[in-house]
Amino acid sequence: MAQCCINPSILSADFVNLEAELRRIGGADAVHVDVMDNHFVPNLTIGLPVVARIQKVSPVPLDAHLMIADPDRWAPAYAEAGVASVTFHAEAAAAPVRLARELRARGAKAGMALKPATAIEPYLDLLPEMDMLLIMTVEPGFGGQAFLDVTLPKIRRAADAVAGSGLPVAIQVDGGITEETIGRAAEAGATVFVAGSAVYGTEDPNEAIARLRAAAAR
Ligand SMILES: O=C(CO)[C@@H](O)[C@H](O)COP(=O)(O)O
Ligand SMILES: [Fe+2]
Repeated sequence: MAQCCINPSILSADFVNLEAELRRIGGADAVHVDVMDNHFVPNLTIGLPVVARIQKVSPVPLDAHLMIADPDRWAPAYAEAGVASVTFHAEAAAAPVRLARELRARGAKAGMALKPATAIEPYLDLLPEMDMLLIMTVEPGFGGQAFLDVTLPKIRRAADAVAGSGLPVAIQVDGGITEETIGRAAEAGATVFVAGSAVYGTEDPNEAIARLRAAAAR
């Protein structure tokens, strides 16, 4: 399987020292930034002004995961701020194709996320419009939850559809990714792995990234 990316989530980092926390993950492919609005999910994190500042100081590209209502209105501004990859939720978007096109037109990669109970099939025709599918492997809203094995068949179906299409669409998984679970997600076809507590919950985040990379390749 093609190996790609380990994207640590700063949801598990020290929010008072974000710049220093970013320097601790130089071995990452991108930094995953969880934006929560307390409407789409029952939690509140950071919004555009903070993400735009992180974008200016981060040594690695930003991978924004927008767990927000009305992404059609808010997501394009993240692309304008220079975020490399902007992911909105299919459940929240009124016009996912138009939104993906707006993100791409602003120079960002367009990602679409699905909660665990959202089927992939209604969205497969949209693959040419997307750069990434994010299959949530926990219910969105909080870090530190256990990986849901019931999402594995959906990862597999998404990966099969991408392979069949011949399109360069990444399959990201997010939630409960650890050294123990990452192999199952990789085997199912995931190519981009978000890990919050498994990276920032350790003494040496760069070493944790290297261990996750090795476990995904096993
Ligand atoms: O989007 C989310 C949670 O909604 C994630 O990005 C979490 O931040 C991942 O944290 P861990 O499950 O890896 O601790
Ligand atoms: Fe996330």
